[in-house]
Amino acid sequence: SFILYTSNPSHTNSSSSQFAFKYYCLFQRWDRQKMSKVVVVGDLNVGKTCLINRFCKDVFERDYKATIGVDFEIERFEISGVPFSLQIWDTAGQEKFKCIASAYYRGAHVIITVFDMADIKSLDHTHQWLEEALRENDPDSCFIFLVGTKSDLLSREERLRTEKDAIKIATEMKAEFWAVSSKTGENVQEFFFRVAALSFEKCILRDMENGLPATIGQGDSISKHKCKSLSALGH
Ligand SMILES: Nc1nc2c(ncn2[C@@H]2O[C@H](COP(=O)(O)OP(=O)(O)OP(=O)(O)O)[C@@H](O)[C@H]2O)c(=O)[nH]1
Repeated sequence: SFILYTSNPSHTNSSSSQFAFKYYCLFQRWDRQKMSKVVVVGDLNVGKTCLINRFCKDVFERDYKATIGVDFEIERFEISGVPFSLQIWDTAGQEKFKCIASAYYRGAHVIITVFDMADIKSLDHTHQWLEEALRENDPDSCFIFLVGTKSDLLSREERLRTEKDAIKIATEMKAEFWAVSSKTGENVQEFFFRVAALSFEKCILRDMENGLPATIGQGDSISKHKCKSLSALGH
């Protein structure tokens, strides 16, 4: 953290004060940036890393490489003309890394609970993952998503059956359910745009409650940094 020694740093002259002032400005700018923290949890091998990599880097890795502890990506958006970022935390599903990963749950605005649609046991475990993530957060202030990955591996009948089970669990969790495939890319961008749109809206409301100016540009467009635009904020 950064400590300021003067309430109005622009009124001082020494080099250390100039240094402090520079950081004060940087800190102010950083502080004003709208950003939400997203935590992704779920069993090992369900496809958390692939989901994040498909969205952030548009790649798909066929070989499994376990996440050790945690990893994170920052994805930048422009929503109604306002810069907005998601800080996406990818946590390890392996039991031996759980205590490292859980140290990063705190302060989440969004919890994404992931299961493998081709492995129904991983759906049963989602309640436990969510409970652990919520223990570190205020349940009333988090958006919760249940995401089924690997939809490309299921037949039409299997998919319908699994989606029915997942919707039941999502209702119990007060979560929104999405079925995605990081392999084909199905629903991945749509899902993260939805996460970004809801988080952004919450951010604006938070700013207004704190008396901060909350002007936004015109329209309801949302776009990923250097990406083509998708219309409709709450699609
Ligand atoms: N067919 C298919 N395979 C997938 C998909 N997503 C992930 N996989 C595969 O599933 C395996 C596990 O993916 P990861 O993303 O590494 O899993 P993880 O949940 O991050 O695993 P941990 O880091 O151990 O928690 C890899 O071999 C991926 O290629 C998908 O949408 N379709």
